[in-house]
Amino acid sequence: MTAPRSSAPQAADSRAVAPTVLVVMGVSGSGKSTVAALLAERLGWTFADGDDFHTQESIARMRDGHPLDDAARQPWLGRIRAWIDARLAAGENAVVACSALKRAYRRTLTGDSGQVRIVFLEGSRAVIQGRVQARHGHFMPASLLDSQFAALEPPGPEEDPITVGIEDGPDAIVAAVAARLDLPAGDVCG
Ligand SMILES: Nc1ncnc2c1ncn2[C@@H]1O[C@H](COP(=O)(O)OP(=O)(O)OP(=O)(O)O)[C@@H](O)[C@H]1O
Ligand SMILES: O=C(O)[C@H](O)[C@@H](O)[C@H](O)[C@H](O)CO
Repeated sequence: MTAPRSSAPQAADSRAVAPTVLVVMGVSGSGKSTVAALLAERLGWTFADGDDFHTQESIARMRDGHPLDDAARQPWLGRIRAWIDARLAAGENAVVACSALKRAYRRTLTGDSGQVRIVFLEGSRAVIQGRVQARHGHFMPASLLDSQFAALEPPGPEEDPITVGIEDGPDAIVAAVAARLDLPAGDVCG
């Protein structure tokens, strides 16, 4: 398990508003790491990739074509939740990429805090399969896509998700997400 990637500098914020953490969720290959990193950069918010919180054992298990189960994911989700809590305690806005496939997983990450919001990258099996197959050097095989879609419980309205399609490029997706955030004018750069 590697240390989460370094945090982006937080823009000095004279407005004393409660911090927000965005969880960018979706199946493997939906674009979580790409979109979350770009979104954090555009917003000047701290970023972490959920993949960096996996143990080497879990990564090896997925690399070998075996999906994780609830038991294997729980400690991983706990480490991401601890990271989220640390950001909120520090008053930092942040973005974290995490598949968060099931409602129960998202409850672990969001807790009772209204300060954690879900961003759902929604795409077809065909589009995502094409992206995973075109990707090189990543531990997650395309053979696990069936298990990802089988485990996926799309967020319901009660989770107040920001749901965006993935057919457009990363810049357009990031702009669509940013437009749904109630940000003060001028808080999105690039
Ligand atoms: N909007 C997009 N348009 C085209 N290609 C994209 C888009 N978003 C991501 N990609 C590409 O699709 C592949 C998967 O993206 P990415 O690794 O960010 O997905 P992910 O959901 O984080 O996957 P995993 O959960 O397996 O880490 C990458 O090769 C990435 O460059
Ligand atoms: O919930 C899961 O099954 C895992 O988190 C996977 O989604 C991987 O983390 C990711 O998709 C590959 O990088």
